Amino acid sequence: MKFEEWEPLYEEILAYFAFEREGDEEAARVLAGLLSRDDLPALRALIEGKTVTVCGNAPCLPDEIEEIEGTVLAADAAAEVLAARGVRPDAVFTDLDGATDVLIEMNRAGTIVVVHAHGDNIPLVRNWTPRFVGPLVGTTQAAPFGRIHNFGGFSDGDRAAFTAHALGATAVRFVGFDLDDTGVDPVKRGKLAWARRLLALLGHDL
Ligand SMILES: Nc1ncnc2c1ncn2[C@@H]1O[C@H](COP(=O)(O)OP(=O)(O)OP(=O)(O)O)[C@@H](O)[C@H]1O
Ligand SMILES: Nc1nc2c(c(=O)[nH]1)N=C(CO)CN2
Ligand SMILES: [Mg+2]
Repeated sequence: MKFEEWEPLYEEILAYFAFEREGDEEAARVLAGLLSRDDLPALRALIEGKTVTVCGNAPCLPDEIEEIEGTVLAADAAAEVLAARGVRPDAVFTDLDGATDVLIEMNRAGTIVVVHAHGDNIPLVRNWTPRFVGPLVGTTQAAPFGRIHNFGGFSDGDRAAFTAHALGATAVRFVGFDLDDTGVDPVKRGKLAWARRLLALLGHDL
């Protein structure tokens, strides 16, 4: 999704969660200052013309691993659930709130880490980004610039799906998504409701 199309949705999301755009913009500048490369071509090569499976971190994920096909995109902590079961994702979309040393090791082994900077994760961006030695891509939910991309989407799972569409996946599948999960806090419920609305715009009825 182009930023012009994303921006009105983004403004609505900011108002819904009472997040501030200035914080997101500052976070994007911090991330830009820490990135010495842009591995978007490698991410595109994994996705363009391929079937892609986006793995969310709902409790059902371990039971759905057999359904994974094609390129594996993990949403944040879903990466660890997969790794514990012998699946190293091709890319992990993360705002780093679920980051552990397992992510550093995956990245060293070749997993592309798509680091998302926003107004509430600046310390995490500062701490973790310099530790990744493997392929990295930087994203923002505000306006893109330089090495900082915005393909649309808000939370880690829906951003992965928007990226898959933007980079030319032929099919996008989902495992580990339960957007009606009642075992989450109210903010997370809001994020899952937004995920449903945003994914519907891509034609996915979750
Ligand atoms: N029931 C669910 N619980 C958690 N995540 C889910 C669920 N269903 C789908 N997902 C997807 O899995 C992704 C990764 O989950 P995780 O709990 O690591 O979330 P997150 O996006 O890092 O959340 P946040 O950063 O808001 O705390 C979510 O972004 C969401 O798109
Ligand atoms: N400002 C802000 N932006 C976000 C946040 C958040 O908590 N704060 N959480 C997200 C979910 O991955 C995505 N974007
Ligand atoms: Mg996260």
